[in-house]
Amino acid sequence: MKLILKPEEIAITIRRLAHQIVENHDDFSKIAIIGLQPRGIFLSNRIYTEIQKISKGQPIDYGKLDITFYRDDVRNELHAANETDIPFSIEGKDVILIDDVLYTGRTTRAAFDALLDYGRPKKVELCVLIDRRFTREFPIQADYVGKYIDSFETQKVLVRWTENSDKDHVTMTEG
Ligand SMILES: O=P(O)(O)OC[C@H]1O[C@H](OP(=O)(O)OP(=O)(O)O)[C@H](O)[C@@H]1O
Ligand SMILES: O=c1cc[nH]c(=O)[nH]1
Repeated sequence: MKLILKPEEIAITIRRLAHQIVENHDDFSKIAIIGLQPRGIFLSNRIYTEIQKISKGQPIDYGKLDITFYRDDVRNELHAANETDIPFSIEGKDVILIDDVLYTGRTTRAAFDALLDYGRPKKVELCVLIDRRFTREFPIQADYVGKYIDSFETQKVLVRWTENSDKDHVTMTEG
């Protein structure tokens, strides 16, 4: 098992991602942060908290999106659904989707479908902690990336958080 990011690095990376998002979006009333269920939520909670610190109390729309029924393999496999919680309009907003890992791009593709049920955003961006390069199966790229990783298909990136593990860390395993 190889350590990719340790707790201090994850904390610094999350602060950087939050600042990069704010750099591109200075009007907080026009953005919506949306974490992808289930694993993107740990990251989106933290990025949202960091952006709140920068916005100094200005309200920012923050929601959670479940893509289960929009997956392209939903008919072939059983999947447990999670909650979608978007208690605001995304119409005309700049939506920033947040997930922990970008691999084939299929989850992000499903997220576009799921999101559009809630309205027509002005723009959709993607923020991920880990971008596994050269593994894409759809033409999808992230706008904000914590760390790029070159990997083989046989390897797996594991992102763990204090909420579901003993500490925040990212590792890569063989097979
Ligand atoms: O770009 P993709 O290939 O869609 O992979 C990225 C997704 O994989 C992980 O979820 P999960 O382990 O639930 O994904 P999977 O069951 O779709 O492999 C991760 O939390 C991302 O949401
Ligand atoms: O390596 C991977 C690929 C997809 N999703 C993950 O969480 N890790």
